[in-house]
This record gives sequence, structure tokens and C-alpha cells, in this order.
Amino acid sequence: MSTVLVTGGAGYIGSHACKRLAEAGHVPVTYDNLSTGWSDAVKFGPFEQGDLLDRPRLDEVFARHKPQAVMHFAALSDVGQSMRAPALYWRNNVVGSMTLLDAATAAGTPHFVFSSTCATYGEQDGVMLDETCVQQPINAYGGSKRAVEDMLRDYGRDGRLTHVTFRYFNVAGADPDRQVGEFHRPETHLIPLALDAVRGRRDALTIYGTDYATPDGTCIRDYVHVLDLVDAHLKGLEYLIAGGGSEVFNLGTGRGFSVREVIDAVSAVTETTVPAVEGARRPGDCTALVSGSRRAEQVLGWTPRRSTLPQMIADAWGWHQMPGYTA
Ligand SMILES: NC(=O)c1ccc[n+]([C@@H]2O[C@H](COP(=O)([O-])OP(=O)(O)OC[C@H]3O[C@@H](n4cnc5c(N)ncnc54)[C@H](O)[C@@H]3O)[C@@H](O)[C@H]2O)c1
Ligand SMILES: O=c1ccn([C@@H]2O[C@H](COP(=O)(O)OP(=O)(O)O[C@H]3O[C@H](CO)[C@H](O)[C@H](O)[C@H]3O)[C@@H](O)[C@H]2O)c(=O)[nH]1
Repeated sequence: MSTVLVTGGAGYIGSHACKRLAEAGHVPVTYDNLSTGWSDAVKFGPFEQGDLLDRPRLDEVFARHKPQAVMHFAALSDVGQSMRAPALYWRNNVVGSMTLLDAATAAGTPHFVFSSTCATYGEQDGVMLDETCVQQPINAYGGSKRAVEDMLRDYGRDGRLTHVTFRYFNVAGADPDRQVGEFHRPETHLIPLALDAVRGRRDALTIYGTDYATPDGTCIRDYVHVLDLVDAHLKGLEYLIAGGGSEVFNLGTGRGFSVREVIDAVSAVTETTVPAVEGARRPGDCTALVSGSRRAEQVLGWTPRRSTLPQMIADAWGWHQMPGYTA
């Protein structure tokens, strides 16, 4: 049993990770500034409110809890916003991660698990992406994540910090027990927006671009269930604690779905046609991002079990129908 400092534990993925860590007997200590997260999502361990950029506060929290590992989810992650306000992303995601790494290494914390993204790959013309592909992000969000990957590599060189970087593809779904779920404000992700449109909580969904070089003209993404994703984190943690060396893993299923296919699947699960209109491309969007790697399976023994489109949408739909859910 380990104490794990979970930055971003009040957010979508971090809160699911805390639940999974607690189930496995670990103590997840959430560190979060609540900029996009929610204090009522912190249910599975202690909460320390604080900012990544606040080094004295981080030192205090490391001294109090003496974590064996950090799981670093805290970040800003709105691609469109990162195009409009890149400095925000470099400060929060890059300087914030550096401050966290400085505090972690000063405290002697030996292990670090980092949330990166397939957005670091950028446009690769339909290639199935594996960890050896060149990283050439086309938005500031992806640029900030690639920078932290580079930083981690350098911080780990002296052997005192081992790290696992996970490059997530598109995370979807929610805890089937409905204790936690996805709740971004503003919401920018396709599946929750489609569900909101079905419920009439928003106007019609806008399809961002229908002239991409894909079979139906809309962007293609590889969707992975949040429960499968946090399972990989647990395996990554156990791998590091067992002495595994620093590694990078894609987390995706290897299957891509277009925006139109996702909309059709949401219509099928909810038995309601998603109101949708065709619109312009969203700046910063890549044409297709699909994982072509089995490294997480080979090294960590990870296989996605819940990551079918109908299952992810059904679990998200369950969460959206909770009485407390307000978009
Ligand atoms: N959702 C996805 O599809 C996806 C895909 C790839 C990667 N990721 C990465 O996964 C991580 C979690 O994403 P999410 O969807 O759960 O986002 P989220 O916005 O729900 O959670 C992020 C959390 O980090 C906190 N935070 C942000 N900046 C902070 C700071 N400076 N100090 C302290 N706390 C701070 C927020 O308050 C929030 O609770 C992010 O690093 C994101 O880039 C997400
Ligand atoms: O209203 C919408 C919202 C999204 N989309 C399209 O749906 C697809 C998925 O968009 P999301 O906003 O749900 O997710 P992204 O593909 O932008 O995901 C990116 O941002 C995420 C973080 O928020 C992750 O980091 C992920 O790895 C990175 O590719 C994109 O083609 C997007 O253009 C629409 O057509 N209409």
C-alpha cells in the first residue's frame, strides 16, 4: 500500500484514478486548485487544495504525506483555448509541471506517472501512431505536453526518479457506479456535448469540419474508456514500484471512429437522433489520431475491457442522467 499524490484528482480522469487507487488499497492524496475540477469529486482520500505553481504549498504537502509516487493529471487541456492563449498553457502545464517535479525530487519521491496525449503526435497522414513516431504537435496544448515529456526524461537521468508517461487518446465514459464522471466547464468534448444536445441542454452539436481527408469527411479519433485508462495507471505504478525503468506508453484501442460515427452511436444508445449541424473546422484539430501500439499490453499486461463505443456512451449517458448533473 502506497500513498500517491494525485494532482488534478478533482478532475475527470484524476477522480476516477483516485477511486481505482483506493480500491487497490493505496491512499490517493488529491492536490488540485479547482480551476477546472470539483471539490465534491474528491471522495476517496485526503484533499489538499493548492496550485502547481505554488512551490511552498507543494513542499508542505510532500512533507505531510510523504508520497511514494506522483500521478500528475493536473493540466489545462482545451485545445482551442491553447491556440488562443498559448502562454496560459506554457505557464500552467510546463512551468507548473517543472515546479511539481522540483518539489517531488527535493522530497525524494521516487516514482512519477504523467498524463500526456496523442495530441503530441500532430498530423501524421493516417499513420497508426506508436511511441516511436516523431512528436510534432500542431497546437500549444500538445506542445506543452511534449515539453513536459522532455523535462521528465532529463529529470530522470540521474536514476533517482523513474517515470511512466501515458499518451492518452480520447478518453470517454464514466464510473458505472456514478460516483464520479466527466464534467468539464466549459465542455468541449464530443461525447458529452452530443449527450447534452440529446437532452436539450444545448443547441445542436456542431460538427467541426466535414472536408477532412477521411471516408466521411469528419475527424477520426481513438476513444478509450476512463476505467481502462485508470487501470493502466495502476499497472504503471505497480511496474515502477517493482523496479521497472522509465517508459512511454500509448493508451488507445487501435480503432478509430469518425465524428459522424460517434454521433450515430450516441443516437443509437440514447434512442434519440442527436441534433447536429455542419460547421467550420476547429483550429488545432488533427485529421486522424489512432493508436498503433501494443506496448502497454506487452510490458504492463494492459488490455482495454470496457472501451467499446456503445459501452463508453452508455456509461457517460448514465452519469448525465444523475439528478445532480447540470451542464
Ligand atoms: N480528457 C481527455 O480526453 C484527455 C486526453 C489526453 C490527455 N488528457 C490529460 O489528462 C489529464 C486530466 O484531464 P481531465 O480530462 O481529467 O481534465 P480536468 O480538467 O477534468 O482535470 C484537470 C484537473 O487539474 C486541475 N488543475 C489544472 N491546473 C492546475 C494547477 N495549476 N494546479 C492544481 N491543479 C490544477 C483542475 O482543477 C482539474 O481538477 C490532463 O493532463 C489532460 O491533459 C486528457
Ligand atoms: O462540438 C464538437 C466537439 C468536438 N468535435 C470533434 O470531435 C473530435 C473529438 O474532439 P474532442 O474535443 O472530444 O477531443 P480532441 O480530439 O480535441 O482531444 C484532444 O484533447 C484532449 C484533451 O481535452 C486530449 O488531450 C486528446 O488527446 C486530444 O487529441 C474532434 O475531431 C473534434 O473536432 C466536434 O465535431 N464538435
